Amino acid sequence: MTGRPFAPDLLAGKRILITGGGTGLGRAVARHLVEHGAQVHLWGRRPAVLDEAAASLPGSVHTQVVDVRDGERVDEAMGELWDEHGPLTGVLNNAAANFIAPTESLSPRAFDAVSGTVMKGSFHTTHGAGRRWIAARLPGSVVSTLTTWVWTGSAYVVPSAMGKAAVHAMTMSLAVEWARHGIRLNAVAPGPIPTEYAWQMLNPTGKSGVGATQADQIPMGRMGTVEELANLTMFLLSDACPYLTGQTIAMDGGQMLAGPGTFAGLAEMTDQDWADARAKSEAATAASKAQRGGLGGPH
Ligand SMILES: CCC/C=C/C(=O)SCCNC(=O)CCNC(=O)[C@H](O)C(C)(C)COP(=O)([O-])OP(=O)([O-])OC[C@H]1O[C@@H](n2cnc3c(N)ncnc32)[C@H](O)[C@@H]1OP(=O)([O-])[O-]
Ligand SMILES: NC(=O)C1=CN([C@@H]2O[C@H](COP(=O)(O)OP(=O)(O)OC[C@H]3O[C@@H](n4cnc5c(N)ncnc54)[C@H](OP(=O)(O)O)[C@@H]3O)[C@@H](O)[C@H]2O)C=CC1
Repeated sequence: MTGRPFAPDLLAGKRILITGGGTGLGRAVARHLVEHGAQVHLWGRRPAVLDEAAASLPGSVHTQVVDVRDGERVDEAMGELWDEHGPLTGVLNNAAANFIAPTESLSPRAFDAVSGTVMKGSFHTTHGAGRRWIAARLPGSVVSTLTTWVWTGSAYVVPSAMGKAAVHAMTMSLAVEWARHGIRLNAVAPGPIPTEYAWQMLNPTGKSGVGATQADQIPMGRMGTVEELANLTMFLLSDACPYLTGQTIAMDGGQMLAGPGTFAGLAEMTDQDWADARAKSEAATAASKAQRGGLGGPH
């Protein structure tokens, strides 16, 4: 459906780090980056998962075991990467933790596990690459994978919504601060794209299937696809539009805008339902006109 809109050399010469690149969306996007000419580096906490992901990808893919919450380890790993392979051209802040829970049940460690991975992890990684780009007078591009909760918030995933909102703020702030260094920051906010771990965390039981992980309330009537996310991410990491910075782009089939406070649910109405509705409202208008004594109507 989406096809392959970009030339196979779109990302030739690019060296891109994907945090959390061993599974799910990160791993799937990594394949597209490699297939479009990029050198890809994957970070995550599980060596076997990273090795398996790297082996499954075409081309040479480098992996490092890094907990992105650990700022010192992030900087050390970034230094190793640059010394052994050369400067990055882009970073994809994709690593995240999340689970559904009543907020009052969360311990301090539970809050840190989720918000720290998203907020601190994205900061440490962006900072590690950014300060090296500035020192070397090199341009760079940072893309963070967020959620539409940065605009709406979300019940039952509060540490995630808070962490993602912080990275949204980082994206806008550093886009301005680092523009003079040729460093761009953008973000994507996908709607649901089912992945194994995320669905275990966010839709683990028969009773947990609500809006955020369902297609039925999405105006386009379906989940997103990895190809769509990869195409948007590649566009942002490429040189296609260097003037674009500081933006978080929702890619959700209209899900966020079809909230229960809107008339989005009227998509269910049939032609007959619409005819009935029109007849009712026209009758109400006719009654109103009869009381106006000739006033009103178009001028
Ligand atoms: C629409 C889709 C949008 C998708 C968005 C996404 O981001 S999807 C991305 C989805 N991908 C991922 O999430 C991938 C990464 N996820 C992970 O690594 C784990 O799932 C993690 C998030 C639990 C962190 O693991 P870790 O090894 O770093 O830490 P740990 O095991 O030591 O736990 C820390 C604390 O959390 C507590 N706690 C745990 N579970 C629950 C719960 N259900 N309820 C309440 N609390 C819970 C646990 O008890 C402990 O607190 P305590 O008792 O010590 O005070
Ligand atoms: N799937 C979806 O529908 C949506 C996903 N997103 C976002 O997309 C991104 C990918 O999600 P998805 O692929 O579904 O989920 P996954 O759970 O598959 O991916 C999360 C990745 O992050 C890694 N990770 C977690 N904690 C750390 C850490 N402390 N340090 C380094 N790596 C870490 C995990 O590997 P390991 O545990 O080995 O470290 C894993 O590879 C996330 O940012 C998520 O919020 C946004 C909207 C919708």
